[in-house]
Amino acid sequence: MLHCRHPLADKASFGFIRERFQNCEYAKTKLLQTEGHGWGLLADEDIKAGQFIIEYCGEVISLEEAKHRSQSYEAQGLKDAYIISLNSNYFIDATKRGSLARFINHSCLPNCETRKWTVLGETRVGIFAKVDISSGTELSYNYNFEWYGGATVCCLCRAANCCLFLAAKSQGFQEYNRVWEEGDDRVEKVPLYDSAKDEPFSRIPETISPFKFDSLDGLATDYSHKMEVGDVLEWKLDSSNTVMPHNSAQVDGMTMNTEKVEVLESGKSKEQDMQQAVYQMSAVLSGLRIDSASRNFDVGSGSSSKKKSDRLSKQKKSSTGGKQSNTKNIADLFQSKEEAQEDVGSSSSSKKKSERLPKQKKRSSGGKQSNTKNIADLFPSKEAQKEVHKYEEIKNQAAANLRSVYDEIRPAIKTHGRDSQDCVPPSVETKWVGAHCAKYKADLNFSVSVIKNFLDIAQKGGSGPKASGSGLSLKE
Ligand SMILES: C[S@@+](CC[C@H](N)C(=O)[O-])C[C@H]1O[C@@H](n2cnc3c(N)ncnc32)[C@H](O)[C@@H]1O
Repeated sequence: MLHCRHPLADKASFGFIRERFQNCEYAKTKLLQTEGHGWGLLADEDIKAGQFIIEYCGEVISLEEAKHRSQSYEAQGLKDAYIISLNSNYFIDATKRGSLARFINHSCLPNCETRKWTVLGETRVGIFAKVDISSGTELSYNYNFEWYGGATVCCLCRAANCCLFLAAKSQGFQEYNRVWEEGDDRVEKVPLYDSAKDEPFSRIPETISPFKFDSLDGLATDYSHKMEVGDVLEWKLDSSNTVMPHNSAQVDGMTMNTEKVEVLESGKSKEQDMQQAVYQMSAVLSGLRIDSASRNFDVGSGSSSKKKSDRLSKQKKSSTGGKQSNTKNIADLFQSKEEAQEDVGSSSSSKKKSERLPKQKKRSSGGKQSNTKNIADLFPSKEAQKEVHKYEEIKNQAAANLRSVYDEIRPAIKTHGRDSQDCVPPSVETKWVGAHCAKYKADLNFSVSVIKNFLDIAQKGGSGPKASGSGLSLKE
């Protein structure tokens, strides 16, 4: 197996990173208001793979306190979870106070990762770039931690390998969760992280934009602090460079400076949208990591533990509202200039906003988003379009079906814990496994269809998607 030496394993960089932790020297980032999952954090400069971006700051609390707080936050109706593990005994709670890292959203195909560092005897959590990240790209990491608090949330990351729900603890966490120390000899002994294994297309620039999920509206978390895109948000910065969210309690006696941060539109330039499309397409072509989804949703993976049951029984049910899921529609990524102009014309909002938010306006003004454009439209031939479209529909339907089966077993999960097999009637379990298989099959068929049609184009050397330096690019 190919093992890539992780950039952080280079001892020479230890001192440098330690200093950055100590001096709060972070990469330039900006807040953005996503559609569907609250705030997110964008790179505001180009960031190199392996670069330390920002520390995950917050209150360090014990395991017991973490449990207590998460229950209390949930009782208060806080849907977003900000508690991450520092080690098995301690946690960082960034709910009320924390650095901007608290706004980094989860992705199943992340461009960042968390790494633990021991800086002057203290364990600290840093967010590091996994790949080169261009300015304007949303930062994300795979949460992968034991989830404390927060409702079960449908994942909106739209990665091809998406696990569909947050709060799914994956094996990866153990691997990422190493403590690094300055000059630490153990570094040499730690098995090196094989990034190629996880991300076969990691060299393709990753741009993850937030998307609107019309069909998932009922599933998404509620955000009490929702603002209009384009609004200006006021953040209070204290002297230690931490932020206080406007919906959190203010700490007494703290000197606050106020800084204005412009809320950005989710999609970037058309070029970046294209880049996103290429990335998504590449992820599709790379093959779906269906094994991870399987791991997270298998009902029969062991007996229920009381601990888990207790925790899970407190999770709030998120309503599906019977809406059809359309989780992987890449249609939004492709929009001609004409359409963009049309959007601006049809928008009732200010011209300035419209210019900045052509896609946004289309969605909000037009109610339900039309589903006429999708990945199929990338193909020049009508036949290919028809075929890919057909498989995408089947795939979406299978995902919707899986969600609705999940709703059926949710009461059992709430009562007995997510890993309990015994409590689910065999008929439901069979249905669950069946829905999984159907989804895998549909995912696979869709990927095969995309690959097949790409290969057709490549063989014919015709118009349509064509190879370029960074992967695939699309013809105007
Ligand atoms: C650490 S916060 C991230 C910042 C958060 N979006 C905010 O507005 O403050 C984690 C919460 O964000 C939401 N979230 C993060 N990533 C998500 C994703 N991929 N899909 C859906 N919700 C997500 C979930 O509600 C989660 O509990």
